[in-house]
Order: sequence, then structure tokens, then C-alpha cells
Amino acid sequence: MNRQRLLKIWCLKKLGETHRCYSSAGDPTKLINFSEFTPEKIRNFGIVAHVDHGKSTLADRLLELCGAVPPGQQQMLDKLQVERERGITVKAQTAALKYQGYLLNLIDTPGHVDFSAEVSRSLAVCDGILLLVAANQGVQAQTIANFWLAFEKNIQIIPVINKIDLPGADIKSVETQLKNLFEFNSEECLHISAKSGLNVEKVLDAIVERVPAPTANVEAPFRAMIFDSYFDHFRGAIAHIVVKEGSVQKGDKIRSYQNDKSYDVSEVGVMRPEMVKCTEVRAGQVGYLVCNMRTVKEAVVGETLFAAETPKESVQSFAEIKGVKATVYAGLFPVETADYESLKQAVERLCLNDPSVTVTPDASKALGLGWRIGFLGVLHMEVFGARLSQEYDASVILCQPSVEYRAKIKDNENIRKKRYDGMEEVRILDPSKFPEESDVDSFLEPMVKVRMIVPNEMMGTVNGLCSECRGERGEISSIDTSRLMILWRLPLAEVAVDFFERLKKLTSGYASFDYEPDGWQETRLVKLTILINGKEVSEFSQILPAAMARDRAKTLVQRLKREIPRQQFEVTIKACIGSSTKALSQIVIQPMKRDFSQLLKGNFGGGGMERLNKKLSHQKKGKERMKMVGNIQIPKEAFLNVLKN
Ligand SMILES: Nc1nc2c(ncn2[C@@H]2O[C@H](COP(=O)(O)OP(=O)(O)OP(=O)(O)O)[C@@H](O)[C@H]2O)c(=O)[nH]1
Repeated sequence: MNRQRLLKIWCLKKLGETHRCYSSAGDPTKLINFSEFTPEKIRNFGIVAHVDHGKSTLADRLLELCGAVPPGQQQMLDKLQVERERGITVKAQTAALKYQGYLLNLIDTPGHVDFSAEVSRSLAVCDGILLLVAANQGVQAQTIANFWLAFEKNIQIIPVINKIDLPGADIKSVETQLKNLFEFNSEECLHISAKSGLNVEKVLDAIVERVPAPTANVEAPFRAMIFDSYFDHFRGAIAHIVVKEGSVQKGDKIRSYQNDKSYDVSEVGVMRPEMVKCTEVRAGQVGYLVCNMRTVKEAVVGETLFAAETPKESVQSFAEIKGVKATVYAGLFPVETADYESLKQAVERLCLNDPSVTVTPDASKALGLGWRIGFLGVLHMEVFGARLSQEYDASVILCQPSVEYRAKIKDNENIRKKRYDGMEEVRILDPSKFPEESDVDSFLEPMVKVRMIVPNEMMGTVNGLCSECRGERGEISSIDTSRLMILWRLPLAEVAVDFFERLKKLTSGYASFDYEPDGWQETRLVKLTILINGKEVSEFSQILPAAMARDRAKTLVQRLKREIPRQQFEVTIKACIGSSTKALSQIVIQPMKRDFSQLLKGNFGGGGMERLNKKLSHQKKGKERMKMVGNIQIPKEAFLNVLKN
């Protein structure tokens, strides 16, 4: 039978199944029934790896082998538009798979450092992980970070060497790295090609054999933890749960622990990988639950849900899922100030699905009411902006990001009380809140410990980059004969913005890095103020070390020239220090020369009117993408683009 025909039969079969699941909403006997899977027959596992080592491809193969999707599908678990466009996973996704009498709950996680919060949250549900390492690249920085995350949580780790089909695959050396770094024996390592499917079945067998069954008690009253949630436009908040005790089904009455609210369950089910309704979700299983949660806050990650009849005092709530601290903060504003309320709702709903962002209300003279949002990195910020526009049709301005700085205020009652609410140390998240230099004893900037994996011959290049970024070198060790692990201490501000791109370019993608917070360091900071026609536009201003001010002033002014279109009048852009008006760098944008009404002159019969209307309509479209700051039109992308090279 040819492949096309096989696919057709498969699709028809599946259509029947799905149709049965959804059309039988009112008939519990026809819903999918997973009650045969007692905890001993369940395995909850995740796939973690460095970026691009093949997690989503392996997930596709596992889904295929277990019959959850037709053969040849790609990135089945990357459901978001932004994930498909960028070819990266940003959200962990689950899929319930049946394999030889076992129920395997797969959790595919993102690889990029900016989405590490998703990995930590997923590990709260897993009893085992597949630690995937690409055979042509070997162990990378995220592999090490993920190994330790799982190891600290005492989760079973299965090392899997992927991409063995590639000509550059060096299985022996990856095994040596896995031995040297994590003490894995070569017998423990699986060798696969997720792309061709080679040996992927062995992965399923290893999951069944090596991952422990979840600790769960089916007999006890229902108790579950929300580990992820999202807002569905039609059904409200949907909670992804891992059930630890008892079971839950449609019609059950349940309560939440932190929010202390009661609910009627209207639907339960599992992801396969789409939502499929079930008769019940039982202890040990991973599934979803819909109840009448009206606000997004009610479905918060880490929340404990329990049977309504259980007295709250006797319920053991789940330990809080440790959040990851934001590294960069940026202003977010609606393009049209009138859209503030609808954007507020969109931000709240998206935050439910992305609980690693922090949101505080903010206001700007130029952009009106908005928020200051904390992200885990610049990629995270870009993805958040893209999701707002793709999933909520919101038109937003995202300003350039900045890290959190701190200022120690002079030991003077008067100054502290009058201007800083009596505080001796203040946080600075935003250039418009930069304190007067005369009030400050010292400034502090956040530091990070960076772990780099670098080919031996590229050590000099990488060291050059880190020194340029005001870094301090730490320990160096070999992970095998050809690669080194180097530790650096760097200011977060240097790492957070475009360090990843610069490193990739300099090393042709052969070096990788990962970082964690490492305290604060005293530094001399200044505020680089941007004046456009004499008025400060604080959204373009920046806080930075004094030594970098002159160079940055030049680049910033040049980039603004590139981003701001010509206006009807002359525009002067100046970069100055603090409240001084002395320019470190200055540029003038000449006024527009063409006046389209000239097209009309003496030419009514020759299509002049048509051409004028076309031009005016182009201008109108252009204006919709602009933001008026004073009397100057600025494209909304400019607020972020000034940051990019
Ligand atoms: N040759 C070969 N290519 C593979 C294999 N597995 C994955 N790839 C390719 O590697 C690239 C990255 O694969 P993904 O599955 O998207 O990697 P990922 O780890 O999910 O990526 P992120 O989610 O962005 O971290 C894709 O182009 C895949 O086709 C393999 O076994 N062999």
C-alpha cells in the first residue's frame, strides 16, 4: 500500500475517533476512557535539550509511533504561530500516548534560555526526562543547565544521543562528554535519529523501563495541581492539571486552595495532542479541566484543586512552583490610547499562559497609559509582543528593554524622605525614574555567572567578546579533548540584549552559553537622555555605564535617524547626559520636499486626481502605523528597533 493511501486511511480512522469524542459530549459512555491506566501503567516524562538538538522532531516521531498523528507531520507540538514562524518552541506542550498497555504523558519543552521557566515548570510534572544531545554538536550550555535542574529534583534522566545520521556525528565523543560531566555510562545512552526515526522505538521502551511510575493514590479524594493554563476565547480559563489523588470528572464540585473558590467541573480531558474529552482524569494522569473560572488569576500555575467535600484544613497544598526572576524590563503601550482596556485584557490573558512575565502599570508622557513588563530575555519579549498581535489582534508598542539597576541614596533624612519614600536603596527599572546624581551615593548593576561551552580554538575570540563586555574570567575546564567550559562573571546588561547573536556570529554557532544571577556590582551609571526637537522622549533614553555613554550616544542618534521618517519640518535629535542639554551627539533630519498636492496642478484630466488619491491613501495607511510624539510621527517599531544593529 502506498504512503498516500496509508495516510488517507489513518486520517479517516482518526476523524471517526475525534468525531466520536466531540460529538458525544452529553454521553459519558462514549468519551475516551483511560481508567485502565492505574498509576503503575503511567509514565510522565519530558524532553529537554539545548536549542535545536531535536526535541520537537523526536516528539513528532513518538506521536507517530504511538498513532497519535499521521506519519510525516512536523512540529506537531509547536502549535503557536510564533513557534512555527521562528522554528522554535516557546511553550511546553503535553500529549498523552498509548504504548504497549502504558499511558505515556509526553511534555515537550523549549530549549532557548529565555524560556527556561517553562522547563522548570514542566519538571514539576515529570518523573523522568530524555536529555537529548545532538551528536554533531555535543553537550552544550543548556544541556548542562537542564541536567542540573532535573538532577536537583531527583528526576530520572535518560541520555539520548540524537542526529546520529549526520555525517558530522561523533557519538564516541558525546559519550565521553556525558561520562565526564554527568557520569553516564555508554550503555545507558541511546543512539537515535529523530529525523529518520532510527531507534526511536527504543526510546519508548526505555521510558517504560527506566522512568518510575508516578506516586499517586487513586482511592483518596481528588487533589490536583495546575501546572499550566491558558485562556480560551470561547471556554474561558483552561487549567492543565496533574492529578495526584483520586479522580475528577464532569459534574464534580471542586475547590481551589489559594483563591478559595468553588467550581463545577464542566469538562475534563487529555491532550493527544489536541484536546480530547475523557470520562475522568485519574491519579497519576496529566490532563486538562474546564470549570467556571471567570478570571485568569483563578487558574494560576501552582494552584491546588481539591474535592469540594474535603475540609480545606486537611488538604495539603502543593509547594509553590519557583518563578524565574525577570532579567529585562520594557514598556508596553497600545498604539491607540483608546485601546488601553482591550489591551489590558489581552495582557492578562496572555500572562496566564506565560506566568514568567511580571506586569506593573506604567504611564508615559508620549505613549499614555501602559505597563512595565519584566521578561526573561529579549527573545522572550519579542515573542510576547508577537503573541499579543497574533493571538489577540493587539497593536502594541514595545519599548527598548533595560535591566534593573539600583541606587543607594545618600544617608540624608531630607533627601530620602522627600524624594524616595524614606528608602535607602531604590530600584530603577525605567530611565524616566533615574534619580538625581547628587542624591546618590552609589549605583549597582546586576551581574550574572555565565557558563560557556567553546571549541578550544575559539577560546581567544570568546574571551575577547567577554572582556569587551566588561567581564571577569573564572574557571576553565576541558569537557573533552576539543572543547572547554569557561566561566565568566558579566554585567547582565551586556548579556541580556544581543550577546547571544554576537557570540553566534563570532563562533559560527559553535559556542553556547547559559547564565544565572550572581549578585550586584557597584558601577558608575548615567542616563543618556534623547531630545527630539528639544523635548525629552524618555522611551528612547537609556541608563548605562558612564564609560559607554559617548559611543552609545552616537549609535542611538544614528539609529533614530534611520527609524524616524522625514516630517513636514526639520527634526533635531540630540543625545545628552542627564538633564544637561549639551549634546554628546546630534543629527538633523531634513524636512520632506515633496508636496503631493503639486501632482494636481494643471493636470485634472490626466489621472492626476487618481494619483493624488492613491498617494493620500498610502499616506493614511502609513499614518496608522505611526505614533504621534508631540507633533512628530514615529513608526511604532522604532521604539524597539533603535536597539537593533
Ligand atoms: N539530520 C537530522 N536532523 C535532525 C534530527 N533531529 C532534528 N533534526 C533537525 O534539527 C533541527 C531542529 O530540530 P527541532 O526538533 O526543531 O529542535 P528543538 O530542540 O525542538 O528546537 P527548540 O524547540 O527551538 O529548542 C530541525 O531542522 C530538524 O529537522 C536528526 O535526528 N537528524
